[in-house]
Amino acid sequence: MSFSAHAARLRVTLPVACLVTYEWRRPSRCEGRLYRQSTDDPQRVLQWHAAHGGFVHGAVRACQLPGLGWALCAQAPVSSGTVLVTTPGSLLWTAFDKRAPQAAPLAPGERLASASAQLRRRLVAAQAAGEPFVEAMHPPDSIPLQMVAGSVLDPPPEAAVGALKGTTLLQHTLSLRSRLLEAIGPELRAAKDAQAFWEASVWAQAVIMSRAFHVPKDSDRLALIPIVDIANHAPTYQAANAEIRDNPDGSISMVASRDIASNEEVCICYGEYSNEQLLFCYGFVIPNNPCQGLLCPLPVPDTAGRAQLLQRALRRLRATSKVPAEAFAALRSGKDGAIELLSALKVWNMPEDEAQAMLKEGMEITPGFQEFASALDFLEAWRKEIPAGEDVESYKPARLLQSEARELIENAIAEVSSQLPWPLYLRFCLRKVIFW
Ligand SMILES: C[S@@+](CC[C@H](N)C(=O)[O-])C[C@H]1O[C@@H](n2cnc3c(N)ncnc32)[C@H](O)[C@@H]1O
Repeated sequence: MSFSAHAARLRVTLPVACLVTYEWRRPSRCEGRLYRQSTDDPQRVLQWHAAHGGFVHGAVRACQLPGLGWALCAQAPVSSGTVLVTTPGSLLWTAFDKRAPQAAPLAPGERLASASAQLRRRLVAAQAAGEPFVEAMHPPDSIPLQMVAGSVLDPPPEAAVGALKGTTLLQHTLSLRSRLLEAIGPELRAAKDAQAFWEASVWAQAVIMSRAFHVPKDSDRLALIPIVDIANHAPTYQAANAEIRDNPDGSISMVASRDIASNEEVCICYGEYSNEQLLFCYGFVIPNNPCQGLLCPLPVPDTAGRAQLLQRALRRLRATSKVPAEAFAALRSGKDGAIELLSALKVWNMPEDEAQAMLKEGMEITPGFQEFASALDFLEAWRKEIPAGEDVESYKPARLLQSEARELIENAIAEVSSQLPWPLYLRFCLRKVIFW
């Protein structure tokens, strides 16, 4: 298949949805050491890439940046449109979803589940073969799946579970862990060393989440792209200075999307993701991330009509942003930050036949007092789940997410309360005092 022959401007996305955009600034200078002294030095993979027809522009170097791991940096000015890296088709690891054996998604929002399962199997098999590209794939330990992986025989480690408390990642990560266990069940039972196989599978899953690209965006092709995958993430497409293009000959290039100064880091945008999404897939968060928002820990409606109605409502609410509506309801910052939660609660409180009727007649969802009251209860319960900042000792990214959640919840409570008639609000406050 088939990249677009006209080498159109591409956007890459990883298998999660994206949210709103604001202003963002990033330190742009590469101040890190060049080449760290360790076994995963990308020199080997760079040499292997060059020996197999790969191209890296003379101004581009791999360097280590504090807190970012390996990065691509410009050592001299580069003008917009310059091809920075080209990786031949023969060096790409690709899987097409429609051609791979059917597999169920392991995580909410995972769009190319079958392609992902195929790449995972291939990675597990290749791990022992010592291929330079495979050896250079080091997902960070901070990816929540890796934190909760633990022993294949035991429940997830308590410390990891505690660290994620109060964020929706806890629920998603535990579900990802158990779905992965289920998906690899037959191979795991046949393996000589089940723990080693489990660890290899977790590593492979983390590699796919943190390094694989949908190219082109919205296609069914998932790709691991040597050298291009060293580029770090800029939170928005606008903030990035490079982008990925596929070429008619099957190779993939990374091209400067604006002029890049000497010593500037070369960044692409993996997708306009919130911190929750970034942490889940990549193991990092961006302080003051311009793409803000948190998924509400509400289960998806379990009947066809209500699920469809909720998706339609979210699509309408997000019609002005570029955000896909396949995610669950989210809490955002700013006015109307709780509107998706209110709509989701309305759908939740609705009998299936009413949902079906609303779908048929194309009616819009209008949250009422019932939803305002449920939203306050829901937000209160959520806030109580979040440990106070100091309680969480070691896992900084989750702490940042927890404080983001706390702030969004406070704002949402204030927003919802201000719309509730005062007798109802009073009732809510009294109940809170009584049950405290
Ligand atoms: C596709 S890899 C990029 C190369 C990676 N830095 C390395 O050392 O191999 C994605 C990983 O890079 C790191 N990363 C990318 N962008 C980042 C950012 N803006 N802030 C912090 N870490 C980032 C995260 O560990 C992420 O999982």
